[in-house]
Amino acid sequence: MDFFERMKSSLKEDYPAFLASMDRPFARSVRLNTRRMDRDRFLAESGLDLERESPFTRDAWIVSGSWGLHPLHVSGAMYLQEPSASAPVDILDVQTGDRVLDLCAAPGSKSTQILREKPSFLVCNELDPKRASVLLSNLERTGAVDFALSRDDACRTARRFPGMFDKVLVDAPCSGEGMIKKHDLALTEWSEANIRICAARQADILDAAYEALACGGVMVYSTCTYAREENEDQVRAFLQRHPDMTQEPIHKPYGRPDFDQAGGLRIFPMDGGEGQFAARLRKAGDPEDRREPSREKTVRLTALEQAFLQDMQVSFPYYYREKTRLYGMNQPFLKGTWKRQGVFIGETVKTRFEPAHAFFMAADCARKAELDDAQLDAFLHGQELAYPMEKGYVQVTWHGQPMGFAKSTGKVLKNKLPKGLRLLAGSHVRLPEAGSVTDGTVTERKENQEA
Ligand SMILES: C[S@@+](CC[C@H](N)C(=O)[O-])C[C@H]1O[C@@H](n2cnc3c(N)ncnc32)[C@H](O)[C@@H]1O
Repeated sequence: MDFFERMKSSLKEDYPAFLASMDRPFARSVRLNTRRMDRDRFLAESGLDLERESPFTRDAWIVSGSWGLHPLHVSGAMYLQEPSASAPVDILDVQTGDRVLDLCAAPGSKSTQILREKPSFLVCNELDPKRASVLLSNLERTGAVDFALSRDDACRTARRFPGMFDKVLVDAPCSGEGMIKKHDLALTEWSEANIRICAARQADILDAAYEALACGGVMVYSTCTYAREENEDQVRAFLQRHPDMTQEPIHKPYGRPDFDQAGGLRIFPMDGGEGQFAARLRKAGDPEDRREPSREKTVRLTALEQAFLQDMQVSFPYYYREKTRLYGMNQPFLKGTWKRQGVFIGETVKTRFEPAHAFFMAADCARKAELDDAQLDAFLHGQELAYPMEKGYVQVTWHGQPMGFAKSTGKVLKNKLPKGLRLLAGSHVRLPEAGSVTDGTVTERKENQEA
């Protein structure tokens, strides 16, 4: 059977509506990072044409057009996301203080959504090196502090932490049928053989995720594909392999719960998203039996590091040093090898301490340079700014939102925005009062990828 025949047999009377949805543009939403900005202020100041509230998670709105160069996106106060892609984290229902594992995490739409819910700690993982770098960039942009990022196979990462996580998200690599529009490349690459390959890989990842889940913990398995082999059939086979796991009903004001009486929730394009499947699974046992990972002892700061942090009036309860690089977190650092753990504060180079962009995106520094719209545009293009103020490193802000950092000479701000994050000549941030949406102008920024 081809893709359309399979959809027809699965959707029956809903098939014409599905077919009609394939001619419509992709649905989009913006999700507010409520750790950066509160809802009332966002609604008053964003200047965005928000069509309506998203049904799939709190503090998110359906939008049209591309919003990647809005300053609130650049500052990490909001995140662009396919609307129904926010449902799996909503269903995971992360509570303040939970320890969470996100096993297939790039580019980070769900990791950043998880961090919004104030878990005690997030371990996220991604196999693909380029995608892991995009994920890190998105985490830094949104000011993530208490996280560890591993660039590895999901199975290996999960098996490093047996029985340690309250919540596990497996947003699995899948055949991606939800991304198919009628005439695009994804359709030409579609095959039943690929569905079978994806299903086998997902089963391996699920079995490893099971090991990382604490007793009494909850796992959400999600895909953005329609194939039953990767969704309901996958969950059924998993439950047979793991009799101490039960599937929990999903009661949400969106999607199709208990699709085909199989327990999981489906969201089709006719339901307001591009396509999601999610199943909520709980492990039997007492949460008190959650196991603890091995942690590093905090390191003592050098005089140079201490002087910098005092100057910024920022401190972290825990520090970790890797050669000359200093990191900070609110939690003791996990042992092991990571692509990144905690906030990269900066690096000692000979007799100087050179601070990092990530630090200024995560911390609330004592010395700030607040920019107006024109100054922000110049800053994001890597320009120096005439700006008389006290000498030293400064956090650069716009409407109070962190945008990066600079070094003040007393008269001029020397631009310290990393080159990879600068805008190309000819592209500009879309300031709210400018009216309509951007056209998705090409920039050098690497982290602007939706999921
Ligand atoms: C559906 S995407 C994840 C989207 C992400 N959760 C988000 O919301 O932004 C699946 C991801 O799994 C990654 N992946 C594929 N095989 C993997 C493996 N064996 N281990 C870990 N990640 C893998 C892919 O590179 C891809 O980035």
